[in-house]
Amino acid sequence: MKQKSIYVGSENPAKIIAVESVFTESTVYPQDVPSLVSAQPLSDEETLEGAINRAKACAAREDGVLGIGLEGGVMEFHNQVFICNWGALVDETGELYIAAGARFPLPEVFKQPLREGQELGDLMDQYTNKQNARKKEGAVGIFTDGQVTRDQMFSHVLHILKGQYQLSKKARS
Ligand SMILES: O=P(O)(O)OP(=O)(O)OP(=O)(O)OC[C@H]1O[C@@H](n2cnc3c(O)ncnc32)[C@H](O)[C@@H]1O
Ligand SMILES: [Mg+2]
Repeated sequence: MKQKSIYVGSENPAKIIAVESVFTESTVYPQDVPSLVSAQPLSDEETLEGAINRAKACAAREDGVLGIGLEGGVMEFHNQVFICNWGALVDETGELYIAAGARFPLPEVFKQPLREGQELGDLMDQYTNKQNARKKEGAVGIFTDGQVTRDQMFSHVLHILKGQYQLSKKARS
């Protein structure tokens, strides 16, 4: 039997597939909600904030649903640009859970265009000469030679969110 409805703050198939693969007992509804951060977040803080804003906007849409936000961004560390990923879940009581995903260094040539405000998705498409990597394997898929795709990477984040939520639900009952 299907249980909770889950509102996910994105229409990107890589994110939706990830949520469906982890919350198999739920019905998943993609939502067009604002992240309220820049299209290309440039720090862990901004990326996490985008994920939380998406999750909160989703949870506010209907009583009793779970709201989920997933956000990709980049951040600088040890003089390199890293991809970073964050997820947030707001449960039916309004409690917030957060989790971070994989990070790895991007090519040096991406640093300046990213600093100037270009989106990683667009840079990836130019770099690979392909369209819409962000909706498929993602930068993580391309730079790991397919070992980890974007939906798989987000699945890991979602398992961590789901586990924290389950534990808190058990403690409440
Ligand atoms: O529709 P939404 O949910 O916004 O999906 P998105 O692909 O734009 O994803 P994010 O906003 O979370 O990511 C912010 C930016 O970083 C890019 N990005 C992040 N991770 C990526 C990846 O693994 N592969 C390609 N682009 C990625 C993405 O294309 C955006 O330009
Ligand atoms: Mg986006």
